[in-house]
Amino acid sequence: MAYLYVDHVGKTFPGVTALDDIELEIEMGKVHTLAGENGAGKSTLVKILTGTERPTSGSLIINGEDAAEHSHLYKTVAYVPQEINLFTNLTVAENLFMPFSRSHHGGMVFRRRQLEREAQSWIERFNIAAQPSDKVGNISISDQQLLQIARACTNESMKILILDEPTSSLTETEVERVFRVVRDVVAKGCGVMFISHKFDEMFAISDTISVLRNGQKIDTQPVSQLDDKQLVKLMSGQEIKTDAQLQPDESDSAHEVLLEVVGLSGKRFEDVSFQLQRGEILGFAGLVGAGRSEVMQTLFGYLPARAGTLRVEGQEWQLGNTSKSVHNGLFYLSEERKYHGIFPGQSVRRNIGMALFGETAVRGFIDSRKERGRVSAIVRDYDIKTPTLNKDITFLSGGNQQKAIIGRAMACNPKVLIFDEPTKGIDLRTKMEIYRLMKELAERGVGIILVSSEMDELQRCANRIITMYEGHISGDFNIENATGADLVGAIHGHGGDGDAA
Ligand SMILES: Nc1ncnc2c1ncn2[C@@H]1O[C@H](COP(=O)(O)OP(=O)(O)OP(=O)(O)O)[C@@H](O)[C@H]1O
Repeated sequence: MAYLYVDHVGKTFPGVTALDDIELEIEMGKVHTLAGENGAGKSTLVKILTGTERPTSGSLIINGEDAAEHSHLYKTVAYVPQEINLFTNLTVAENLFMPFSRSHHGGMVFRRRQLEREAQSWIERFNIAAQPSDKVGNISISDQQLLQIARACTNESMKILILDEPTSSLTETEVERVFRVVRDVVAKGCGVMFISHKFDEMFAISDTISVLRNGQKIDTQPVSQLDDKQLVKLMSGQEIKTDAQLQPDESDSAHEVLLEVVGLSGKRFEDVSFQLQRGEILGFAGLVGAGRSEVMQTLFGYLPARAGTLRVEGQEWQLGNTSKSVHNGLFYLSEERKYHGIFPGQSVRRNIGMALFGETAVRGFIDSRKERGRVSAIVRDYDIKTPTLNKDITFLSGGNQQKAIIGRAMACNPKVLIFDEPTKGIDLRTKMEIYRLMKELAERGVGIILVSSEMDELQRCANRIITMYEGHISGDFNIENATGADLVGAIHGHGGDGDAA
């Protein structure tokens, strides 16, 4: 029997069967990928493997024993969540070995030198570009991502490492660094469970792929037996067309400037100027930390501007006021939906309905029937999987939360929509739906800014791509001239003026 055996596990929540009779093995020295659309049950299975949730039926067998009766076995399963979860004010060495009781560094006064010496060997093994004494807040996101994996691996009992979308905001070069680490972990004899929505990554790193759909295991296959098309079909139960270019077609209003940014400076960026035309999708490429999100959050009003101006439809725009932005039709859809997007603890209906107040309120009171009708339509149009409209939005899968946020913004008749990594953690079928929606909106005259770490996404959807490097604009490309090599060069700060605007 494999080291970890999922023995016919079922898990139900009120109104939902999240997992139905799942049988799965994770072998040592292999990478086993768990694939599935949003809401398929991946996170629930991971929670069972790490002991956060107990199965409703069946059992988890670790090293031949039932984990429910031998809870110390859970210590052999290390888990790296998708979100970076480090102490940014502490050093790299401190983050690696915290809590100190977990390693050999217990006691009132631990020896900093020894801690840093030991940290150095982990830093080298994982190829992290940092010193042991560096504050984690000052190192790059990709180094933080690697540090987080290294931290999990300092657990000496680890036999299985679970990586939940470890590359969701990394560029290709950075992903390769993570993969080198995964291969090293596997070579040392551990088993890895990998979760991702990105096909090229699944095929690059996996030995085996298991597919979940609607809580059921559809298949487990060696990666050599699968191709993209088959995998898509297993995941979604249907074929999905993915080869389309989805740039908006130029309309009569093309070249009409909708938004104009001049000399904008703020947190982590300097002197940014660009124009967004009506009906276009303007992509923003760059490494994580290049300043793209900060520019967008400053335009929206979350972050203060140090200098610069913004004009929308020729009118001076008051920076620093998010409610005015929303009121006047400028929306920012954050990549951090947990912090800026959803209202946790509130139902799906409230979360979407709050944007419809203008339509559904009569003399200041919400007309419940109207609200229910409009929200139901949005849930249907965006295929948001929720057992009822009254479900707390926190219990929806990540992808379904994202769809709810997008549906809400779309319902507000936006003029300018800023999407920051809109398909992070989103399955392929929904991704294609989002691309088509963006195209449709742009063709209706909305100006769209698309910040993305996925070159494929930018090249497929954007009419133009601006690149940023270390807080500055480093290139401006029309899509016809935006080759992959030029874009990659520009996001790394090498030339890349493209057909500079
Ligand atoms: N605590 C909970 N209470 C109620 N329902 C839940 C809970 N946790 C998960 N679910 C439901 O179980 C189903 C499976 O969700 P899960 O988060 O495991 O999917 P997933 O495959 O990880 O999706 P994603 O790729 O979007 O993260 C979903 O319908 C979700 O709404």
